[in-house]
Amino acid sequence: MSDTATTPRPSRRIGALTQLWPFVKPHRGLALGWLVFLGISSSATLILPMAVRHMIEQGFGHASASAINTTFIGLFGVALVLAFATAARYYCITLLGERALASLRSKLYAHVIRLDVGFFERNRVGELISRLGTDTEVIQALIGSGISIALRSAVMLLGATGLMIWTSPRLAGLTALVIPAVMLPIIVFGRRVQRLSRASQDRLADTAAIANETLNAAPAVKAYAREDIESTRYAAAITRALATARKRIGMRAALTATVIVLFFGAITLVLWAGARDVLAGTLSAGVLGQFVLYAIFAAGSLAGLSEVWGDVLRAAGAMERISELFEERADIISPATPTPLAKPVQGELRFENLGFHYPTRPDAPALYDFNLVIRPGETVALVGPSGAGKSTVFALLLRFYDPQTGRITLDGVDLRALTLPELRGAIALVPQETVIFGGSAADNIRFGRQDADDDEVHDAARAAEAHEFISAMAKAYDEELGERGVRLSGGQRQRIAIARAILRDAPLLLLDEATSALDAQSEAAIQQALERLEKGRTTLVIAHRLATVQRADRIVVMDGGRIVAQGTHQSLLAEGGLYAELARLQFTA
Ligand SMILES: Nc1ncnc2c1ncn2[C@@H]1O[C@H](COP(=O)(O)OP(=O)(O)OP(=O)(O)O)[C@@H](O)[C@H]1O
Repeated sequence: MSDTATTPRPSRRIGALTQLWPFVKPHRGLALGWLVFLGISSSATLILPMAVRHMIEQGFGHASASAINTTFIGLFGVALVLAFATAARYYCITLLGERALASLRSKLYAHVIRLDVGFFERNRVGELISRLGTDTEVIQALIGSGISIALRSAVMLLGATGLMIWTSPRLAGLTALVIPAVMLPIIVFGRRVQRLSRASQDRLADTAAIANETLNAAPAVKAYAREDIESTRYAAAITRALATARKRIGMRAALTATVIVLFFGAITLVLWAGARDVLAGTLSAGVLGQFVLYAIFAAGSLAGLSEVWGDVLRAAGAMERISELFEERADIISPATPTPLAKPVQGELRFENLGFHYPTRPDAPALYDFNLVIRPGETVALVGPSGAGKSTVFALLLRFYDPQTGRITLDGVDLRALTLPELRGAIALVPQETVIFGGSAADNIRFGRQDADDDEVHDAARAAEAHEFISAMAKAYDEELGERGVRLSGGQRQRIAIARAILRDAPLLLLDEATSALDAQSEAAIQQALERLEKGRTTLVIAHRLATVQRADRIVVMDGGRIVAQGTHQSLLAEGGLYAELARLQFTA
């Protein structure tokens, strides 16, 4: 895994951020509230130095007690307004960020999960998860605080600069002369720190990738006794990350010292010039105090702006990657004007002159010249050596891919003329690898048909020989099976898959090595269940074990993407071709 999977790159194209607008737009009210409270809190902050000037002037002068009271009550009033407006501003913008991101994440997920199977083969899942997580977090940070800091700093910078000029044009002029001398080194230094912190994030991402890879494969690491080697590899990556971090920390410390020296140097210079004016009687102490406070505000805002600039660039990079995902289009979609299937579905399948290669392997045809007619209710077994194209037939039936030539029809309708939910709703699949989702045993069986009630779930489990082991678990059907179902044996997972298919009760049944993980005894029991299930449905069975295909009405022998023979077990044996060879190897093995 490369670091691009975890670290959003900064982008030069700030324009990418405009694509956030559709997600922010529904929450215009919050944005407006934020702007109003930003205006109020900035004004209240900018009034404070004036209050300080009053205090200095009246405190040092001969003001009456009541005037002092009014000033302090006023000051506290301003503080109250500032407190309320700041809290309200924070509330509006943070909530806006959360809401916008919640809809961005949901929309992105809904978009990605609808993309073709081919898309998931081209893209690493780790990277997709990162886009859903890290990239959206970066954008959330920008909306929830970055934009807020940037705009607040910009408003404060403008306000403080204007008020500095208004307070004392002479000192403002002097400050303008000093600013470049202060800012230039800070910007140059800052850039270096930023580069180093990016490098250090990348190194950290490397360590995360190593940990992810090896912890996910913990049993393999143990089986090959590679704990020490893997620990060393991880420690080496950590050391590299640490070295980069040390450089960054050193640079950052130096930057801090530089900022303080330059900043206080500049303030001292301006104060010194101001103090001379106070001595000369051309400036009052109060005005000087007011001016210095504005100068501090202005400097703070400038620092704030430069700090969030990096965040803005990073968020633009993240948004660019997210937009790329949104631009991905699924090629396999329901047609605009679909043809409905006549009900009830008969289940007649026709493969006509089918030619297909996987998009990633254009020169290697996975199926060619493939012609097959399957009658309604017929059970057909596909056999052949590994790589013959058996699973590919299933993938095309499920429309994970479309063939480049020829067509497949169900009850006379081209699969491409059906809506995807109608086509896939007519199919129950028991795949080679059963996926168990986080959820209870009942939820996992209900994956076959969402609206099934408890009795139907239990019946399906009984028919799939899964009831016994589920009942033996502490919470039976409510037992959490956990991610990837690591607590279930291969055979148990397969029985859950069969229960799903039973529950689905679809007219087409696709069994891909459905009983490969079962022991002989369970297999015998499940074969009966499957036989019952196959009655009245068109069934395609992929099986390597010839014992499981003997009950098929017809056996289709495939090799190198083509059909090389078909018939019954007996007739194929008599022919003496590939099937007879496969049978000989199996029965003597
Ligand atoms: N997703 C894919 N992308 C590219 N090529 C693929 C893909 N899936 C399968 N293939 C290739 O297509 C050919 C047919 O594979 P398929 O999985 O259909 O064979 P199979 O007969 O089901 O084999 P097995 O019995 O081992 O499952 C093989 O050469 C395989 O390498």
